[in-house]
Amino acid sequence: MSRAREAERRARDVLDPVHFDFLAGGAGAERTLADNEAAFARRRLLPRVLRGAGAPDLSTTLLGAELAAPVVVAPTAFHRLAHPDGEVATAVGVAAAGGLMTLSMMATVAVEHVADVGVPLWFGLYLQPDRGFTAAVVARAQDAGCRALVVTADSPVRGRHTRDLAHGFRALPEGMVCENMRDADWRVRDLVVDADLTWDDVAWLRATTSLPVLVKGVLHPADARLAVGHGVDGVIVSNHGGRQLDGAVSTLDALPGVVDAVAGRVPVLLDGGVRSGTDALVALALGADAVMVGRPVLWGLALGGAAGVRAVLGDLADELAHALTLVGARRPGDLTPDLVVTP
Ligand SMILES: Cc1cc2nc3c(=O)[nH]c(=O)nc-3n(C[C@H](O)[C@H](O)[C@H](O)COP(=O)(O)O)c2cc1C
Ligand SMILES: CCCCCCCCCCC(=O)C(=O)O
Repeated sequence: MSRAREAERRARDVLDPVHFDFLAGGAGAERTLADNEAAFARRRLLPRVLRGAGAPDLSTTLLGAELAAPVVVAPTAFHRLAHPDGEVATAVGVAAAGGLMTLSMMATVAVEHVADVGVPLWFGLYLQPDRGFTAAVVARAQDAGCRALVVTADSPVRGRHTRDLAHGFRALPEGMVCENMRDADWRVRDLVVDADLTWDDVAWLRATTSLPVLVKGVLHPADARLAVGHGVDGVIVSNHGGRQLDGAVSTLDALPGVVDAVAGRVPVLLDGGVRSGTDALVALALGADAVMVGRPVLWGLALGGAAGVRAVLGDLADELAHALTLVGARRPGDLTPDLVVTP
């Protein structure tokens, strides 16, 4: 069992069961949640031998950020449900691992405090119908030092989270708020998920900010082409970790179509179900420039705060380095699709 999977098993024992279910759960019958992982399990590697790969080198540059490995932390809400220090502890762990963290707009710690840690940061943005408010959030994230915006595109409505509905989980515990949702008067606003969003809103954002913009939640190749056509700087193949449309295709199955459509014009990232270095290797071989991880980071955080996050990310990188050598490659960029088969 990979360390990330083991961490999930152990995190269940230390977390409040309602909070564990919020973090772990998915939408509907959780078919997409399960299939994200199952898609990796369906693949096998066809390694090359005697290639003199030498010592592995995972170092990666992504939109100007230098990373120890092509593994980025996905935006996830409410880290203080997992650990009292919340997103600050996550940031300390990610920094120690030489990684990059995407901070959710729904974080329970303010972006300025997280940025103080000094970790390379991207900001996970939910476009709000109030463009003035959105622009203010973007300016705040940029002023704090965030280096890119990750726009969530797959949430025109909230996912129906079966476990949360069963528990009646509707509100954060007393004293916990979304610190980045404060308006000019420092009042906390509610998140509005907006079914009227279109590519025009992405064009508006593109024109509003000088930061790189990545669109997260792309599965269809036509949307990948539209994203590039709207001047985005990266496309993230994601189904929100199976938390939005249950029955949506697994991200690994969607990846090749998006990679073809993007045709190398901007980086393509994938998240959903990455639980081991071998999973990461499969996604990289099929054309992803980097993978993102969501829940494994939360399990590390729950188990050991910053040290737990560092351990989860470190284990993923170690496993990836090991698998890289075993398939005959030295760098992630040496990986090719022929190394992956579906028997
Ligand atoms: C608890 C939780 C909160 C999340 N919050 C956000 C969020 O605020 N914004 C967003 O774009 N995606 C959010 N996601 C989705 C993740 O960014 C990511 O797509 C997903 O977790 C990847 O799948 P994985 O958990 O299997 O790695 C969240 C996921 C989880 C599990
Ligand atoms: C605290 C009760 C639940 C409130 C849900 C707010 C939506 C948060 C959005 C975060 C997210 O994307 C997710 O998948 O979760």
